[in-house]
Amino acid sequence: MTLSNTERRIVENSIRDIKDFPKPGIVFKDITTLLNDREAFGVTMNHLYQKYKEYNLDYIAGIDARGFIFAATLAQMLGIGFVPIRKKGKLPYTTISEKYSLEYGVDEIEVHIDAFSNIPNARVLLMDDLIATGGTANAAARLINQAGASCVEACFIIALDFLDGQKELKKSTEVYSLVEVK
Ligand SMILES: O=P(O)(O)OC[C@H]1O[C@H](OP(=O)(O)OP(=O)(O)O)[C@H](O)[C@@H]1O
Ligand SMILES: Nc1ncnc2[nH]cnc12
Repeated sequence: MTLSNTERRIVENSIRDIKDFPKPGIVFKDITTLLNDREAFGVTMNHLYQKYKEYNLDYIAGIDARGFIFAATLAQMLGIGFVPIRKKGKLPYTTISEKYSLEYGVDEIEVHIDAFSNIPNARVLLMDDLIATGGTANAAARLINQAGASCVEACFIIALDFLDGQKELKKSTEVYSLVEVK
């Protein structure tokens, strides 16, 4: 399932490029201008709902921080649970963690050890706003599997295809991205 040309134009035109943020040489994809545009946010979420309603998902896991917005919204639309995958030190209960590299730094993410335990062998959709090098998403998929669940697909609003993140992640899980930046 893909976006129609009109829907694609609405979504693509709503994403703002900010040059040299947070470092010189980075073109930052700003999704705040998608979120505050009711038509673009609506097209995005309705498309994802239509795509994932037949997947028999048990949870959506969203990545800190921008991934939370799309993941929690879609989980509510699908009537399933949302699980936050957070930057190190933010989750209060026992966690498992993974280190990873970013386009502009190094970081570590965590999930609660019992986050998926209400449903045995839970089917989980991983969500984030963007995949760049794929470091974050790969670490998040490993965390989901270590927590006893199954990462059935990873979904992004934007894939930076001039980096190899999406290509690498496809070796270990299904991947779907709405907008691919060449
Ligand atoms: O594919 P990668 O190279 O791993 O990069 C992608 C990640 O980078 C951004 O998050 P960031 O760490 O900037 O955090 P934020 O959402 O809190 O701004 C983005 O939201 C992804 O999570
Ligand atoms: N270019 C970019 N824009 C927005 N978020 C990012 N995360 C990693 N690279 C990014």
